[in-house]
Amino acid sequence: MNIALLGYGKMGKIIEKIATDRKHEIFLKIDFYNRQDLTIENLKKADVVIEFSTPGSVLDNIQKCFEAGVPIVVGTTGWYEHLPELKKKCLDSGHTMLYASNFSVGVNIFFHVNKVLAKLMNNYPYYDVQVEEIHHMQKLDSPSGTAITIAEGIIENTDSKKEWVNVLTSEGDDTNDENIKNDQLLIESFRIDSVPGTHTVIYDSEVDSIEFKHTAHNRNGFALGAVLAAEWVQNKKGFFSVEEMFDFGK
Ligand SMILES: NC(=O)c1ccc[n+]([C@@H]2O[C@H](COP(=O)([O-])OP(=O)(O)OC[C@H]3O[C@@H](n4cnc5c(N)ncnc54)[C@H](O)[C@@H]3O)[C@@H](O)[C@H]2O)c1
Ligand SMILES: O=C(O)C1=N[C@H](C(=O)O)CCC1
Repeated sequence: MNIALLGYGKMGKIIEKIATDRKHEIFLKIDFYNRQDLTIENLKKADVVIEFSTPGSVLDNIQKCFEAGVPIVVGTTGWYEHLPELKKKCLDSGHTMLYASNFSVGVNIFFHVNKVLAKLMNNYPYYDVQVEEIHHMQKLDSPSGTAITIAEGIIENTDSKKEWVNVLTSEGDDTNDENIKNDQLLIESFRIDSVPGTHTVIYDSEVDSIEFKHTAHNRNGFALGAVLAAEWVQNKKGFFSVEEMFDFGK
């Protein structure tokens, strides 16, 4: 496939290596400094676009891909409040988009088991639940997209939690969770040097705690998943989440 990469930072560079190893060609690499090269004419040469840029640029980039009529795989996080309008635009005008807060196989297994666990724990209301996420210091958004997906999976399957709230805690701070209401699910975010991504769901009662944790050792799993998604979506029409690609429900 001819792939255009929008965003050529930590993720873009690993995606380039994995896509090239899988015999794809990266013919266009866009970052902040050459963003004027992101033209409709250039985009039309792509079989598929892979987008890992920034929360501030992702919406414009998606719009350009729609205008060029090229399928797009979106890994960028921090824009999900626009999901409903984007989905409508994509479906109404016959475009193709697949997005994921996290493309790694391990995290997608985690997402699935998280929902099953939440359903089970709903029978034991004396456990309170919270989500913790740790990422590197350069991360622009909080909470992580992955933590939002985890929280939504819990809220969908639990009677006691109605919405999530985020607290970003710096090293050494005590979390001030006094203002969190019982029906709110706390997502606590930590930023620590070089951490690629760690997510923990904690069920806590007076007598014990249950912790369910995913630790990424590096970014290779995210990048491979994004390339697999590009291969999967390139000849499809519609608006997809990565869940449809993995389909653990089958
Ligand atoms: N879905 C997943 O599996 C997954 C995994 C890792 C990271 N991410 C997300 O991917 C995004 C990128 O992560 P990263 O670690 O590579 O960040 P990064 O900061 O290393 O790279 C961001 C890149 O975007 C470029 N950029 C800035 N403005 C741009 C524009 N207008 N058009 C195109 N590129 C532009 C920057 O120059 C830089 O090269 C983040 O939102 C992150 O949360 C998602
Ligand atoms: O490094 C990042 O930034 C990551 N972003 C995604 C998120 O917000 O969940 C996936 C994990 C790494």
